[in-house]
Amino acid sequence: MSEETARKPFPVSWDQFHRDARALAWRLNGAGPFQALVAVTRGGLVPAAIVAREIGLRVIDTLCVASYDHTTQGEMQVLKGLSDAIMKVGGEGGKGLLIVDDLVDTGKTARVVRQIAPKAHIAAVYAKPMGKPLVDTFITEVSQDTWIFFPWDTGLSFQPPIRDGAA
Ligand SMILES: O=P(O)(O)OC[C@H]1O[C@H](OP(=O)(O)OP(=O)(O)O)[C@H](O)[C@@H]1O
Ligand code: HPA
Ligand SMILES: [Mg+2]
Repeated sequence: MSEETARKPFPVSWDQFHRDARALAWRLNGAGPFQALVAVTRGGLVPAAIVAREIGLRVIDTLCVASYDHTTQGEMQVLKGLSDAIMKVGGEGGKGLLIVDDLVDTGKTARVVRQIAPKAHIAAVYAKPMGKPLVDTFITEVSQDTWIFFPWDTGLSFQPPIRDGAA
């Protein structure tokens, strides 16, 4: 589902995102032990910082993948895998690694992450039904035809009054 075809826009403010990422951290606090955290770039960088702060992780790596060109899903590319150092900190298959993303949608990204680190714990703040089974922990589920607008992708703008035809 792309932004153009998604029927339900779901804008998330910084404040809301912080609260949801903190709720994720609460849930993950009892799910470890974790030796290191991995952020799935780029969307996972923001929740990763919040979760790392809350659960006291200081060893942090990135897994750099790209699939969406703005809103259209294309070929999945792994631009940077996990470093040797982080694989040594975690156990075999990424055991002990906590991998964080902002959301799981079709599950394509999480599937690639799972191939790279099959024993890692994968967490996302938001989940859509197709991707939900591919993550170990998430906080808020939204329908598949929802498009989540993250605060780093949006800004304040004028809204026409309802009377003048606002949606
Ligand atoms: O479950 P999926 O259908 O794979 O979609 C979820 C992924 O899509 C977005 O990343 P994107 O590839 O757009 O890159 P970005 O994080 O750099 O924005 C989002 O941050 C997830 O990583
Ligand atoms: O709902 C979404 N919002 C933002 N980025 C995304 N990438 C996949 N799905 C989404
Ligand atoms: Mg992403």
